[in-house]
This record gives sequence, structure tokens and C-alpha cells, in this order.
Amino acid sequence: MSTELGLWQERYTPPAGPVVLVIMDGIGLAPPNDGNAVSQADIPTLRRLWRENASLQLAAHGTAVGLPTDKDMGNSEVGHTILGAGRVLPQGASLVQKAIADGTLFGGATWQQVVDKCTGSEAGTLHLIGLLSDGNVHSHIDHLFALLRQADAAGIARVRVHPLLDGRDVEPHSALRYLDRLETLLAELSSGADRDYRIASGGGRMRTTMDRYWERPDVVEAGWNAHVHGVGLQVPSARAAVERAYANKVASDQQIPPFVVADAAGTPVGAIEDGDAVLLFNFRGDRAIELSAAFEHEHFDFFERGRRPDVLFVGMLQYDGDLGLPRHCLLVPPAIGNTMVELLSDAGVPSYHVAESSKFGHVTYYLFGMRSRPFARAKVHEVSSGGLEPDEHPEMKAAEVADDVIAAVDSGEYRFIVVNFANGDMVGHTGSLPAAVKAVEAVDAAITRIHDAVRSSAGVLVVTADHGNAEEMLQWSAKSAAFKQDADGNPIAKTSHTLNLVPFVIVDERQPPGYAVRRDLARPGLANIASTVLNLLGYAAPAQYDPSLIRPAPEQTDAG
Ligand SMILES: O=C(O)[C@@H](CO)OP(=O)(O)O
Ligand SMILES: [Mn+2]
Ligand SMILES: [Mn+2]
Repeated sequence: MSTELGLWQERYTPPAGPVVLVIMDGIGLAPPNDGNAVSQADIPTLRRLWRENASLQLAAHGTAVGLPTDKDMGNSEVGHTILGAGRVLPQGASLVQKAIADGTLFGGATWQQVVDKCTGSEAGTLHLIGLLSDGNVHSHIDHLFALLRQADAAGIARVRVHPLLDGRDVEPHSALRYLDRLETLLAELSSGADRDYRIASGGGRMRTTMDRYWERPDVVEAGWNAHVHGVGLQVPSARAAVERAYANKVASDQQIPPFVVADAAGTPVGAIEDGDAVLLFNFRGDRAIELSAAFEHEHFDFFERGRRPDVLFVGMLQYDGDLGLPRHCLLVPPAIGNTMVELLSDAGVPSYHVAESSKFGHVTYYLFGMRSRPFARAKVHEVSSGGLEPDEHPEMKAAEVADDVIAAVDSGEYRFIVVNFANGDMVGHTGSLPAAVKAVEAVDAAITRIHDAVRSSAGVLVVTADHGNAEEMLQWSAKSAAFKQDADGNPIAKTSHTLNLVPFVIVDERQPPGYAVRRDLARPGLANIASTVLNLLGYAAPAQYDPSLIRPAPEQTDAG
């Protein structure tokens, strides 16, 4: 049930043109230094907009965006969801952590179904697939360990783990650290009578299983073949697969080729069979949806699945509330209603949403409150990323995306336009500092043109970011107060997001604009943006939203 949108204040006149919200993915704020691609970039427009307009620094990580602690870096899922919802909501990482602590994760009917499937006279194998790290962006190794211990306690005899190696939310070459911990636990649990817990297949997350928004279904296909059919590069152990990739100079664990653990006779140790249970232990949805669909959907056009095993498929969370995907999950996250776009749509206010493929769902699915179906008045448009490697093409599709935004502005059809530029983040994740500098410059060039169009249409431009990344491209050692170095004395790349604040600037040519930026909020963050956008459009924000970052201009306070 949606609430009506009331007027913000009588004397405020909304702009003639649209409010255009630009989200620079992964471009945070940090002091200038040798590892900061943003401070090194030639970005005249961003510097000028920042200097000449009302700006703020917003919290985009930790508890400010519903993550368990302030040690948790921000990410696109929580950033865009909170930005769209206008209030802080507990995110997947927090929901799972709490459900493990209070026992509810294993107290429901779905876990019982898993146990029933994998115990008794016709016991199937329990397969656990997911990202193996403590990044807490898509998954957490502690959650996997809790599942393994619970499986043992419930009497499940045979478990196969299919770890996806990270290197994107954690250090680029850290897979062995997590694999060794996993192997130790598996050995401990397997030492009990009648227990056989092993690693069966896996691979680097960008080459295996964790595609998103159907950009590279071949990545899911490679994972499917390894996990389900046991087809792929055969290795005696996961460690051997990693060592082999390192010998081949793989830049980061994300890119480790898919592998299948096989016995001496060449038989895969854990293909997925009819009667098994498969649990995807990632809590985040975007990169979990494709594998879920491959297991569940009767009709599936993205790749040839071959034999589709008849299994009980379970997600850690429900990944898409609209599609009800997957059908079974350990936790159903609370539905997120009254997002800013839903309220605008219900009030008949048209909005436009554009990004290139790699971030398309960020300005749609996440901004809508984890729903894949657009609201009636929300028009969505995806610019194809074209399968380019971000470090080789740091400009990505920024120019094309900008063209599209400008066309939407010029059309006069939309009151609210939101765009995500993927560059800072996607290139930031590759660990290439020179490419990240170019990526940030491409975003600046795009914003330069968008700014012109917004000005010509008498609209308002708002520029912000969902979390940091490109502003920290090298690993810093607090202990030695220097950048970390590898054995050859080279600085070690940082591929992950950061804990930094993000920029927020309102570019409004109207004099006076009819409001002032608030400086009195204790910890302004992404949750304050939706109220601000609604106010800029002339609408009051619902009471459940966090406060706006603007207030009526002083002479108008009596009307506010
Ligand atoms: O690529 C991803 O899946 C995450 C990092 O794990 O990045 P973002 O949150 O920016 O989408
Ligand atoms: Mn992001
Ligand atoms: Mn990212």
C-alpha cells in the first residue's frame, strides 16, 4: 500500500526541467595520494561542481546503510537499495548474521526439508555453492561454516562444497587463506563416523557462476558444467587449482578458471545428482539470480543446461521478490515498500532509469526495493556493456550512457532521471590504477555533457556515489604507514570497495533555489537522498523516510 505524495511546502517551486540523479559507482572521497585514482584524474567538471555548489560528504558504509558494523565497506546492493528506499533497512549480511545468532536460520521448514532430503535411507548429498570469503558483500565464510556445522549436527553424511573464489571484496590473492580454513573444517567434520565432507568444484567468481543481469551467461554456464556435471579443468584439490592459476600469473582470484576436483581415476568427486539438495549460500541477489534460474526454470534460453538434476534448490535468501526466486530459501527478507520510485509512479510522476549492463539492475531492481518489475511510470533502459574488459576499456559505455541521459532530458517526458556510471567501480575492481584514472575521467566527461543538458532544460543535477573504490587502488598498511609491497617491492593492488565517505552535490542554477542544504545532520548518508530528491521535485517525503538534506530557505520556514 502506497502513501499519497503531498506537497513539500507551498512556496517552493519545483524546477521546470527534471531532477537528474547521477550515481558514480565506486567513486569515494579520500586524501590525495599515490593510490588515489580520483585525486590523480583530470576531472575539471567534478572539481568545479564540487567547489561552486552546495556539497556534502555522505556515509555509504557500515551501519549507515544497514550493514552489521562500521567495518563493513559499502556496496552497490545496499547503496542503491537504501538510496531508493529513503531509510536504513537491515541488509542481507545483517539478516543472516542475526538469524544464525538467534537460531531462526535453522528453525524453519526449509532447513528441515534440506535435512529430510539429505538424511535417511535415500539420503541425497548436500551441495553448498557460494562465494568463499569474509567480504560480507555477497556472502560470509562464517555463514558457510555455520551451515556445515549444522549439517553435521543434523546427521547429514555427505556434503560437497563448491567455493567461488573472491579477490574482489578481499585481497586479490587471498583464496588459499579461505580454502585452507575450509579444508580444515571439512577434515574435522569428516573425521566423525559416517561423514564425507569435501570440496567438489569451484572457480574465480568472475569466470564461474556469479554473472549478473544476464551480461555473461557463459560464466554461469561454465559454473553449471563444473558444479552440476563435474565437467571442467580437473584438479586433485582446490588448492592445486589456485596454485596452477598463480603459476599462470592470474591477476586476481576473481579470474581463476573453473575447476573440478576429481579422484585418481578422473571421476569428479561431487557432481550434482537427482535427489540431492543444493544450497546457494550467497545472501546477495544480483549474482545469485542466474544460477537460481538455471536450477529452477522449466524454460531456460541462456545456455544449454544438459541434464537438469531433480534437486531441492534453496537460496540463503529470496533473491527476487517479484519472481519469487528461488522458490525455497532459508530467509525471506522483509518486502521493501514505498520506495521513492514507487511513490512517484503511484503519483503519476514519470521517471527514467539508465545504466550499462553491468550496473543496470542497480538503478532498477535495487532502486525499486529488490523487485525486477518496473513500476508503471518508471521507464528503464539498458545500454549494452558489450562484453568488454573494464581495464582494457576504462571508458566503458559512459559516452553512450550520457547520450541516453541527454536524450531523456531533452525529451521533456521525465521529472526524475537516474543514471549509474559503472566505470569507477568496475575498473576499480580490476586493481589497475592507470585504468582507474581513465575511468574516473570518462565519468567526468559524461557528467560535463549531462550538466549542459540539465542546465538547458532548467533542471537540477544531483551527483553522488554509492560507495568508494577508485579512490583507493593500493593497499595501505596502517602498521608501517606505507603502501604494502609484494616480494618484488611492487605496491599491492586494492580491488575492493572502501569505507570512505562519498560526494553529494546539488547543482541548481536557480537564484535563489528556494532551499538550503542542511549541515546539522549528525551522520548524513545515502538514506537521506530519497527525501531530498522528493523535496527537489516539490513533494514531501513520507514520515518513515530519513530526513532530507535540504530545508526550506530561511524566509520560508513558516511554510515548511
Ligand atoms: O561486483 C560486485 O558484485 C560487487 C563487489 O562484490 O560490486 P558492487 O557492489 O559495486 O556491484
Ligand atoms: Mn557500486
Ligand atoms: Mn563494486
